[in-house]
Amino acid sequence: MALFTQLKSYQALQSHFEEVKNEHMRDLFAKDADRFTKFSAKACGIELDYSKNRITEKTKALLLDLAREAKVEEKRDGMFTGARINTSEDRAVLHTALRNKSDNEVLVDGQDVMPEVRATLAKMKAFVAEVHDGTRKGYTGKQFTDVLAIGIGGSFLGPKIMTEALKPYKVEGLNVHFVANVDGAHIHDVLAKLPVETTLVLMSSKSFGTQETLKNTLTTKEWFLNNGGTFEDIAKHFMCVSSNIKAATEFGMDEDNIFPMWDWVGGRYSLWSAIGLPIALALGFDNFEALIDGAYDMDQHFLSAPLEENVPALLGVLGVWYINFFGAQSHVLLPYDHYLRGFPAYVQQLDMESNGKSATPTGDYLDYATGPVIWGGEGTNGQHAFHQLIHQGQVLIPADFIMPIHSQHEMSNHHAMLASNCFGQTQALMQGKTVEQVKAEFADKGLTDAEIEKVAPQKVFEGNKPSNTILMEKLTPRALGQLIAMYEHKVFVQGVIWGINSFDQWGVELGKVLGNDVLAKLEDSSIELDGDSSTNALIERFRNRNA
Ligand SMILES: O=P(O)(O)OC[C@H]1O[C@H](O)[C@H](O)[C@@H](O)[C@@H]1O
Repeated sequence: MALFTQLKSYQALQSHFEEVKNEHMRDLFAKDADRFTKFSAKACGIELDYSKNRITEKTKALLLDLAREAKVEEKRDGMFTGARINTSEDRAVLHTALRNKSDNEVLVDGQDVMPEVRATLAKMKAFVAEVHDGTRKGYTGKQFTDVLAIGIGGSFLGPKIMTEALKPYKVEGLNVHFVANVDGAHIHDVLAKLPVETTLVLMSSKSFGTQETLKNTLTTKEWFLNNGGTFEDIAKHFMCVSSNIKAATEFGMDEDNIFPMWDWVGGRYSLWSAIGLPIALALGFDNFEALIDGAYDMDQHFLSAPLEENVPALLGVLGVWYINFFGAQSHVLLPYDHYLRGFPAYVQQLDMESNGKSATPTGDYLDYATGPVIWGGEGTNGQHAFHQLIHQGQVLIPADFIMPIHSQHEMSNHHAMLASNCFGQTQALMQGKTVEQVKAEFADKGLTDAEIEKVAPQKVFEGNKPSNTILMEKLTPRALGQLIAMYEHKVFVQGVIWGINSFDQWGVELGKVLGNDVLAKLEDSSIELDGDSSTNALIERFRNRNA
């Protein structure tokens, strides 16, 4: 497979870029009253306005040629049908099977995975009902009031952020708490407020080998045993989700209390599996199912919409346009919704762990950029902080504005004010403010020419800053499912274009190995410090912390 930069459509885009790179969106809008209609699309409940991008119709056509030449459609179909596209781990990539609502089978090595998926969902449903109605009780016979969900990375961010995003749908009487970091401060603070008798502990680890999760679970087990629980009671309080059943049972998990997952689900794509149990416990199984239904809606759109109207594909190629032609190194997510304030961190893992790669599966090093830095925060807060750099800084930062049309709580005109800020920001980024406009304003105020010359450049907004506006009717579980799957598929499209494997994460391994080596040295002063002088000195400093 040719590298992305060797594709014919890449060359065509490069010459086109030279032609259009200085076009200002202000002029593109002035020239074409239909620009919004031409550059907007709908995917199930999601509406995308991508007219405030530095593109013409020709740009769009060339970008989609690129997607076609990179075989986005064929590879998409391969992913949905169980092809082993995670080649470095020799695995299929089937998070889409977890939300398959059709009767179609999904085969991995000739075996239909759907019966297992459905059986696990049924087990989850029954479990959630038993916790909610009090059939399942703690060791003293009391109904559970709290769930402690322990996990990290993909076994944490999805459940935590989606539970937070759907707070208005929370069931009464059961509080779900999350702990990820191995920093004892977190587990300390959370355990301090939990009642032992009525706390259910749900440990989530696909590998059942993650240091932080194992340590936090062991600490919780000690807390349980030191505060009234006995070994016999553990089975009533400790559950886990893992694809490593052997390690889970060896650890002491009761086999009935293990919810399975599979090697064909990547951690950052796993919230649709039993990893999503904390969501189902917090919001009720129906709402968890609605989240899955939303993802299925987006899967169907991604599978069937022509690329010209295919929202994840459009978002994917637009990202490539800025990263590989304009040299953008980051992409900002700006949810204008308080409940979605954690969403940028979710997409951060999804995108950066998937596409932060520098070689192809066939062993070629890349000579072009891949995944950008994903960051962001809730609007309007960011407007009073980091938006300054997006408006007037020296780097190009494409933005996604995400905005539900209806609020969860209609309170006077709060929502109109929120929306006005969201739409106003996209407008300001696009049109900017010219030096002539600035000078005219100052002249009206009676400033001298010399004063104006000095101040004007500081007040100029170059504009021409790209943004997508992503709307939904309301932030329901179903709409959230659509939104998440939209980003999953965007990341997929980009990974295919760049010719990388978006489904492994070897880049996290080296730090883990060295971290274990350092831990041994921190805990045993007799081990010789054989590393670099900086790491040796840091270890020495820690070893002597009580001296
Ligand atoms: O679910 P686990 O096996 O405990 O893994 C938790 C996380 O840790 C790893 O280091 C990966 O970077 C993540 O992709 C993964 O989700």
